[in-house]
Amino acid sequence: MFSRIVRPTLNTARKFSTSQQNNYRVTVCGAAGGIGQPLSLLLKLNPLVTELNCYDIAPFTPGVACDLSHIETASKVKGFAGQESLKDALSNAEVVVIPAGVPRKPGMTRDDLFGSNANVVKTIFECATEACPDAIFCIITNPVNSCVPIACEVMKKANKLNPRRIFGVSTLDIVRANTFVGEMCGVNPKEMNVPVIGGHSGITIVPLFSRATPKVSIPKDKLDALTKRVQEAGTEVVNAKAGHGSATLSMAYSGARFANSILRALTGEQDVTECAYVMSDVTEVEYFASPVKLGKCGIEQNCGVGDINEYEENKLCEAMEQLKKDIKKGIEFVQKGDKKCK
Ligand SMILES: NC(=O)c1ccc[n+]([C@@H]2O[C@H](COP(=O)([O-])OP(=O)(O)OC[C@H]3O[C@@H](n4cnc5c(N)ncnc54)[C@H](O)[C@@H]3O)[C@@H](O)[C@H]2O)c1
Ligand SMILES: O=C(O)C[C@H](O)C(=O)O
Repeated sequence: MFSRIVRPTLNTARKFSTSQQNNYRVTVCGAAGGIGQPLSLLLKLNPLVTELNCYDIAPFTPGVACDLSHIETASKVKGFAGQESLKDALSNAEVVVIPAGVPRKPGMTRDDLFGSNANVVKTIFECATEACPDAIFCIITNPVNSCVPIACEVMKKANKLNPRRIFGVSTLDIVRANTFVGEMCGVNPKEMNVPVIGGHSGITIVPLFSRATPKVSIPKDKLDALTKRVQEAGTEVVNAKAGHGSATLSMAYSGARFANSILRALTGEQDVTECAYVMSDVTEVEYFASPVKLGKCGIEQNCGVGDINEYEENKLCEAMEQLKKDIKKGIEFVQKGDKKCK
């Protein structure tokens, strides 16, 4: 029979325990959505997750949790519907994954979602300052470039900011770069690793094919189209779904991959590195996606931009102005308390 292992509180466990922890409480906010459901499924299958809280404003969320709870893995699943249950859903969570909010329709930019989603993220983090300030947060909600600054500002306001624990999930950009270059060069995408830096929207997405492993040789005349395809891949899906949302399944895969890396690092596994959009001092902008080494406390080391070629340097320059605008918008949204910010 599955017996629940009683553990000391999070901080005590991290500071004093020498034994390896491998059972974690994870909350998904937006669990009833297009990403939330398959992501929750993948987390239910993850042996490092022993408690899975599924939260959403959708009233049928307990049904999603009930459905998942019949899967023959040992983790316990609970459903929470409605904002009044947010605090309970977050309480004592060690990892919180957030795909809550509205997706794009054809013709929209990710920034067009700011008016709807900024407040969703703000509300979740205001509650988290009380319910689980020490959790590791993985933000999927768009616009990621502005939502991570919003989250950090809310935490800062409450004196609870730990920037090593707040991540914007840009993993889908890496997954896409791996897939597209693998297909082009005849390498199994699963073997590919292409770092992607900058941010998560259009020109702010900067894939570094020069640093791909294994090394690949991309014909000069194909590099620009390949880079643009990665930058516009989200729009490719939005258009293909023709008004029925944006990427959900590839994002659920990417979110589960990122959460798994966070969990593996929490167990003490060494050398876990993922690209993520985080509070950063490696460039002139305050938030930036780059490879980060993960550890028991979240970010152990920001690996920075590293060596890039002239083409990538130019792409990075193009990204910076847009990033600055997106970041400023997120910070000001919290600092000025402007709920109707456009
Ligand atoms: N980071 C990325 O790479 C990436 C990739 C794909 C999608 N996204 C973003 O993820 C978000 C979700 O996309 P989706 O396709 O799952 O959308 P969806 O509409 O299918 O699901 C969103 C879910 O969020 C819930 N929700 C809305 N407001 C909420 C709130 N205040 N609190 C809790 N839950 C709330 C909805 O009820 C819904 O179930 C969008 O903003 C989308 O742009 C990000
Ligand atoms: O493109 C979108 O709106 C969703 C997501 O950011 C993506 O990259 O697929």
